[in-house]
Amino acid sequence: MAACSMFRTSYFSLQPHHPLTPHRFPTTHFTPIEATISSSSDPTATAPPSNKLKHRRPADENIRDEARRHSSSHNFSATYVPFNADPTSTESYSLDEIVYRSRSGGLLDVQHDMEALKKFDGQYWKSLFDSRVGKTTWPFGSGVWSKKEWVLPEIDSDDIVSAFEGNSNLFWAERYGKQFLGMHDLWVKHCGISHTGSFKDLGMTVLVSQVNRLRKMNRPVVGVGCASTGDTSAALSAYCAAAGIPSIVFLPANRISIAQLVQPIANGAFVLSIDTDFDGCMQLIREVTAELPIYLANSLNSLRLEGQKTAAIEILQQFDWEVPDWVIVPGGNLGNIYAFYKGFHMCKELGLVDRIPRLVCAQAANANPLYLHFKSSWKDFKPVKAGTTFASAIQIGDPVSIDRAVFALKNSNGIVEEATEEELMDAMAQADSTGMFICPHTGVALTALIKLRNSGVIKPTDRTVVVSTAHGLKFTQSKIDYHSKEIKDMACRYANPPVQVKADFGSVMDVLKKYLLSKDSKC
Ligand SMILES: Cc1ncc(COP(=O)(O)O)c(C=O)c1O
Ligand SMILES: N[C@@H](CCOP(=O)(O)O)C(=O)O
Repeated sequence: MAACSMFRTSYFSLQPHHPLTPHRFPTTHFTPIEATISSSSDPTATAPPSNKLKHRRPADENIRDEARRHSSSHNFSATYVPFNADPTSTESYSLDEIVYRSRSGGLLDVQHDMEALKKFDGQYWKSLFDSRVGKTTWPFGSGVWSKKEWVLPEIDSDDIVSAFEGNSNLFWAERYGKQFLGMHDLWVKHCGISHTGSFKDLGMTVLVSQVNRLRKMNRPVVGVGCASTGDTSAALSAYCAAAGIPSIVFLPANRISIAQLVQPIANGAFVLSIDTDFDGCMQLIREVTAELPIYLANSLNSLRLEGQKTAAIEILQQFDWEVPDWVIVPGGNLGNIYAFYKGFHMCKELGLVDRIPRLVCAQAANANPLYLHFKSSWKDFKPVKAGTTFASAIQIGDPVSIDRAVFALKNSNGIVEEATEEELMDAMAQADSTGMFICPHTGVALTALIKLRNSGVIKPTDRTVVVSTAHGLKFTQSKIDYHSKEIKDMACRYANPPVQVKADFGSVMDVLKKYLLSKDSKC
């Protein structure tokens, strides 16, 4: 019972009419949990503090029922508006409408009622978000839904489809930073250590939750579909399967890893392997979703970015709301770089921090339309035909979010870098040799860091975060090829192939001695 007051914290402390309105919060260390307990009219509030935090819901209740029992109203809301709209524009759509493009055919953005959010000061939001970390409270235990008021404020917690995603590890790359870059404040945000092994879970929980709501409202959504280079499809199929919603995925044949291909198959999606590249699949899914009652799940749909932006908020939170100098994100369809910008920008606008980091978007040289655009000083953008790359999830030549990415980079004093195949594979191998197990896309981001350190743009003392977007286990074939030196025209300088040895003591001793001597000479 006592813990109910803790559970209620997040709701009660958000009520503008509550006696503890944020304007009256002390600016020093406030936590909503403490405030709610001490101000609660709940008689159990007089119990000793140790008991207050103990929580056991009735045996016949699950965490969703419990959330339902504690739900209450608030004044937060959000709508779709044309992306980067003229301030005089009045065009807007309810999030319950099925709309992906503005009237003029441009991108959309989810716009929050910032005035309502601003009624609460930065300290309030920090304390609220901090109070929710690491819990199993539905839905706030999720790193995405712990920021629900800034993500999808109006959705009923009952409609949310979540795998308690987010809250991913921010890894201090101590040895890699020191050994390869002379840096002591280098961090890797492991967004790929996640339910389906990539950052896509962050956006997909939001999109599938909204679809769940639409279907309960009897809106015409028979299934959800996407084009994918392997990670969006994995996330879509998992979240849809969890909610019992049909999913349809368009995959470019022979261009994604086996691990990624098997994910939607296992999750029961309808999988189309199409003889084209990702851009071809994207074109097809756009045409199909315009004709059939299939909801579009790619990041063209701005709902996805609302979830993805929470990774930026989480980084600030993990640094105790101190702002890093640089954040480096690998870019393909280019929704994520904007999502990061949006997360950081919201934190600044709502007073949680006083600046935002400089953003770097990193592309594979074989699929580099944004890099070329940046190098031309943002003159006319030209899509490219994306070539094969080990960073297969960013093999994209005609990114749908190009305008969002340019906006994010211009407004964060950002930079675009590129990585050749050899550079990205060497960077991945070096990072792995220091205890990571990253994907090739993270190799692209690390290459950007290496280049910017070598040119002196990033200083040795700059606090830098590299966003790791997928789990290395999805891309083991690329690592096998590298370590067996089987890649044409690549030296594979950091290959570490296994040693074949006869099954006898003498042979094993011989190779071991040789190995230990080589290590000893390096001491
Ligand atoms: C592993 C991985 N990294 C990076 C990206 C790039 O993200 P975005 O398409 O949002 O630029 C993607 C997907 O495109 C991805 O799957
Ligand atoms: N890498 C992505 C490509 C599609 O990006 P999206 O963010 O627009 O869905 C994938 O894994 O499919």
